[in-house]
Amino acid sequence: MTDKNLFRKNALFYRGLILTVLEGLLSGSNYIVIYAVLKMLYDGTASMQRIFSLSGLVGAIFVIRLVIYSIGYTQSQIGGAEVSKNIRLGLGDKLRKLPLSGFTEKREGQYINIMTADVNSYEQILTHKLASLVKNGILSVIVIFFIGVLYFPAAVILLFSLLLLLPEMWLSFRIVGKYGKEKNAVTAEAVGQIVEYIDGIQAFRAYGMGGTKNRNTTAALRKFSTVSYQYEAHGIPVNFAFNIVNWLTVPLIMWIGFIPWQSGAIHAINFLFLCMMPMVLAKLTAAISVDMFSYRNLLISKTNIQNLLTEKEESKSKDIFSPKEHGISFHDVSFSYVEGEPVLKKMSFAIPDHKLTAIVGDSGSGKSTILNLIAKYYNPESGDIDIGGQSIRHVNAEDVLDILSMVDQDTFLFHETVRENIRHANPSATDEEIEIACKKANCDTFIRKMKKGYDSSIGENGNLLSGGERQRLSIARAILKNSPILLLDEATSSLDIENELAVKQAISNLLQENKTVVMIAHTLSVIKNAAQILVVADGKVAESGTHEQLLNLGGKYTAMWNAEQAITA
Ligand SMILES: Nc1ncnc2c1ncn2[C@@H]1O[C@H](COP(=O)(O)OP(=O)(O)OP(=O)(O)O)[C@@H](O)[C@H]1O
Repeated sequence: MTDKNLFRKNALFYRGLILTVLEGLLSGSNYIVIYAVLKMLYDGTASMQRIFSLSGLVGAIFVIRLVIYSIGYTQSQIGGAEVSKNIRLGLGDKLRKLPLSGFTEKREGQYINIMTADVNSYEQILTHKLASLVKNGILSVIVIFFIGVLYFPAAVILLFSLLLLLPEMWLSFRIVGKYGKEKNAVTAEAVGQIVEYIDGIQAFRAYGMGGTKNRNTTAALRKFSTVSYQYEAHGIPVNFAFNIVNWLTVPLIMWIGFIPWQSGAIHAINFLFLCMMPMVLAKLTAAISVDMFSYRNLLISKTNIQNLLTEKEESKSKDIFSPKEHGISFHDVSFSYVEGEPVLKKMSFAIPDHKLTAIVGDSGSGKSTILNLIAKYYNPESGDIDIGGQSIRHVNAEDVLDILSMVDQDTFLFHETVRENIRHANPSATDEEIEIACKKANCDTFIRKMKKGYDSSIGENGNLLSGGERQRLSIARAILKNSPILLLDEATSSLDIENELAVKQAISNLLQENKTVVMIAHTLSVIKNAAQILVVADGKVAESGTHEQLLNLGGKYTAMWNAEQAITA
């Protein structure tokens, strides 16, 4: 579906719109009935029979209106919901294609705001605002026409007051344009803060930073309420001034209608209606003015959606990527997340095919960044990365991800069953293959202890599981995917001893799968037998070699090893 098609309104929407407008127009018939009754009374032509017919007509119109309204409302709701569903699916697809480097905390708030609040606002336009605007607009024209039939000069004055909507609209659109955009940006920021607050609720509580003590969230919400107030406060005077001018037409029409009535040029009932109908028109135009104000605001949401849909996607390449062997090399690779703060500085090394290469180094030295670049989550600023002798710079990120599995510190799990979560690694895997993978990953035992075994739900992001259990499920996924390259972050330090042993056992099973493995090691004893160990420091590979070779060097690795030995002794 193209971006334009995402906004395409369906037949249900149009039917709903037409029926809602029709119902609104029928509501105007009440005034015609009142007019007829008053005229009858005044002329002395009223009879039980005529009153009976008129009341029957009112009842019949009411029933017809009720039916039309129910059908129209339901149809426009279903039609609107269908359009929102398409937009959300389209946005979801778009997010999948955006470069990961764009997913900063601030942008996440924006994306969530667009996918939820902005799409809801757009749905509001479809299901409520458009119908209300069209209905009130047509009713206003009919009222003016009716007044024109009663006394033409009054209609000219009212038409003029209706045209005042144009400058009023222009002014209020400017206000919405200025403050609405700001309000939207602040809303996105507040949403980002709220997401962070909910994600980090455990930590916030542990440090007594929950509720109003959380300064960032409180500040974002305060900013939101200030800008909301400013936005409304700027709109009120314009609306106020318009309404005053608009309502002034009521006494004005009374005055100018009185003269022809006095001279006998118009009927008394016509004069009565000349006094009454401008009030109806004033109410209608006030409603149009408020609706237009919020319609314009809701259109900002549409613009936000369109802007996201036109964001630059990760470039697609036609280059075929299917390397025969899976050694990995970095050639003078430089990279920074934040401009001017390089993490990798002209880093070069080679990872042999079918062997285990371990990466060690201080916290923050750039170990995970190396894995992120191999997985093409990010592109290097300069230098080149080869897999099997082919540069990955111009190939599609999905093609690179196809030949590797990543087991990192942040295991993401879906709110599904254990089986479904693991099957994502290989959608055609049989139940038996899933269970074999889980046995190798040391998770079969705990899965079977769960109430429904492999069919147990694991909660949102696996929150019904412990950290070690989540890591083992992620290892099971990697085993099931059976890709030639494995990127592994051995992060067992935060686990209890039982889980740590289980994860280490799962990792050692994984290492026997005869793949090209790049493993970040936080404990050196785990990687003593690695074919190569890279010691990362200051954005470069400071030392490299086997465990023995590095110990013989007597450098940084030796110091790290000695420190670890001292702790475990
Ligand atoms: N998404 C990001 N945006 C900005 N800076 C980042 C981002 N990810 C990492 N960094 C910074 O880049 C540097 C290297 O981070 P990296 O995660 O690669 O280190 P590491 O060696 O894996 O650390 P650890 O062993 O603690 O996991 C750090 O200074 C970190 O703060």
